[in-house]
Amino acid sequence: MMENQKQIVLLAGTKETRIALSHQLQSILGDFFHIRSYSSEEMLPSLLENEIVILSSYLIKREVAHCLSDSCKVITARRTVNYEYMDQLLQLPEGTDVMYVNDFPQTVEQSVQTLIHLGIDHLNYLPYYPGIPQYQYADIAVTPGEMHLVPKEVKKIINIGVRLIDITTITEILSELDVLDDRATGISERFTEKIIQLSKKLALANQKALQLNEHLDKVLNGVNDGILSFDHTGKITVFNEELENIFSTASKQAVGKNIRQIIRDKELLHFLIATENEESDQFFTIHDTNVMVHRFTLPADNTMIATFKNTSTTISMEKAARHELKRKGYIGKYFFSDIIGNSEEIVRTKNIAKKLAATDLSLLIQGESGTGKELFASSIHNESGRRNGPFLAVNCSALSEDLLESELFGYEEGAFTGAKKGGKQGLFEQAEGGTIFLDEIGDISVKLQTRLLRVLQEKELRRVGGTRVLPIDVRVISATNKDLASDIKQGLFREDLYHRLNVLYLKIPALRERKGDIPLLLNHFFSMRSTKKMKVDNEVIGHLINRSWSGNVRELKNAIEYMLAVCDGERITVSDLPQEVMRIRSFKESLEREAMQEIAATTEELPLIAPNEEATLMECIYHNHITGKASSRKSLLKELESKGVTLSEAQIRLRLDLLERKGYIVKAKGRKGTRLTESGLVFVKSELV
Ligand SMILES: Nc1ncnc2c1ncn2[C@@H]1O[C@H](COP(=O)(O)OP(=O)(O)OP(=O)(O)O)[C@@H](O)[C@H]1O
Repeated sequence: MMENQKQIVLLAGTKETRIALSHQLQSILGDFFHIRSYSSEEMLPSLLENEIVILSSYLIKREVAHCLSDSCKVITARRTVNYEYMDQLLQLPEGTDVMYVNDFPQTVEQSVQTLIHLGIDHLNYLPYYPGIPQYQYADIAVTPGEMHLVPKEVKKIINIGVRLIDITTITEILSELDVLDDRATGISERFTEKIIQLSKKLALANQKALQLNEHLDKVLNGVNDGILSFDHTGKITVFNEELENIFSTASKQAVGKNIRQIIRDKELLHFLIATENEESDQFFTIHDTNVMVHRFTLPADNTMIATFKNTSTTISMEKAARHELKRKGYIGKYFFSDIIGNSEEIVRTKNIAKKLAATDLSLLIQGESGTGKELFASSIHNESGRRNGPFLAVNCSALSEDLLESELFGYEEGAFTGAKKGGKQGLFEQAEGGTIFLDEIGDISVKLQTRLLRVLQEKELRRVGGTRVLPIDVRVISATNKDLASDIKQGLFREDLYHRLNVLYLKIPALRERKGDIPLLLNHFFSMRSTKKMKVDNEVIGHLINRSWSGNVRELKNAIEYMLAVCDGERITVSDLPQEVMRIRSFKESLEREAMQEIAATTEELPLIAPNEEATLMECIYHNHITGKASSRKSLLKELESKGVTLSEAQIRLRLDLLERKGYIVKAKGRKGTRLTESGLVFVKSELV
């Protein structure tokens, strides 16, 4: 200590205040003055004379009066909050409730005023001091070092430290000591240093917030959808670039305005400001742009958010996505409109399939080979909610067990010799969000059945040789031409897997059960091959209709391809028929034993109708058709009898049912009676006339 160094005495109420203030004085004035400090809580000095005494607050005046003689110069400190801790308050969101805790009502009042003056006015200060008659509780308490006064229930305490002596008091001390001029600059610089530090912190935080805002802006403007948000008063807070395009309104004009000033469409406005909290979607046309608007609320801050999806852009994006899937071959090529046929059987099957498409459940399709199982699977996918996802078809009988396993479930690097570096995604992973079609499911090994069952049960899979569990979201449509129920009995197929696959069931009729569709299919396959109208001899159609088609539509398609290849390019005659079709030469010849056997072997699901009965019945109906008479069961009974065929009315009804299922006739009630269809006419013309 220098000789003659001037002295300052600090008197405080508590030890904590004494330490904080003497520390402050020391750091600002310590180089020039000697500072002694006392607190009434610890021990006060004996009578002070000729000293410059600083009181920490006017509240302690009485307590310390006995230590002060008249010769002392007493300065009561004005105190201000400690800037060093202010950033903790600045981090709290706007409008947060905080309890301000201090020892006396006056100090609470003063400090809150100071904070508000300092610009820390974004908080809702609720006063608290010991003995306050009534107070409002908040989870957060702010206190200048008076931690022990904070009510126990408070969850978080922000200690902003003991309030410090303000600059005006420091100036007063300096002038009292008569050193204002020479040292004031340096001293006030030290004082303001802390404030500068805080401003720096704030500037930095501000800069970060700005960066974050810019980043958010980029994100909001980078998306293809319009994004709008507004608060509970209707004030718009976000209006991104895409919305500028949709509404032809600049974001600058919209943000801060009330939504009612910007959105003129009453229906849209009504939809956006609807009070119910539920999310909802609605379609609107805004300035010729079709948009799907999705709205939801953020209950925490009572904000409404709406996204505007431009449907034409979305459709073209979906097209692009489909194009990409198509490039990979992961697309369902067929739609219900590609399934040709108007027989009762096929129409009913299509109607059921459309209903099944609306669900997301596993489906087992059963049908003979070539009946169009893949056609149905693809159409169901394309009509389902997964239509924009991939459609992958796998023929389970085409691959060896190991290959099928790694194709379906993928493998990790090093799973087996020859495994690709980095492993490989399986078809299940690639079908994510879409549908996988497992054809010939009855042919998979028991080991793969077990694996598949696990995937279906847990909706997650593990690649071959892997430990990672990957969640999957894939609809499984499987198909079989086998009788899986009998495979289960023989222990060849797991019953539990069968039930998983067979949640929904669809049976595709064989072609011979809907022969009426043959002429339509014929035209369809012709038009697929050439634009030229082909003439087809009736006799050819008769042959095609008479065949039992054990290979179903695929076999018919192949036969048609064959005929197109061998015909003269304009007309198809009997000589163009493939040999196997010619095996049944004509309907009458089909009574020959070999042909009879074939029909019997392939039509077991349809009750048999003796060919002579069928022919005679058709003849009678045809006769009535050309003479304009109605074919009632009674009239047919008589006509058949006259031709030597004796059948009861019930037997006739059964046979008419069968002819209808084949697509040859349509039964109608009343006077019209039974009528011939086009296929029926073709049948009659080629076989009977
Ligand atoms: N109703 C139909 N309309 C048009 N084409 C059809 C119809 N049914 C089947 N096809 C065609 O027949 C062929 C065989 O169909 P698909 O492959 O779907 O049969 P599948 O029952 O899955 O056969 P498999 O049991 O051999 O797997 C395909 O070329 C398909 O386009």
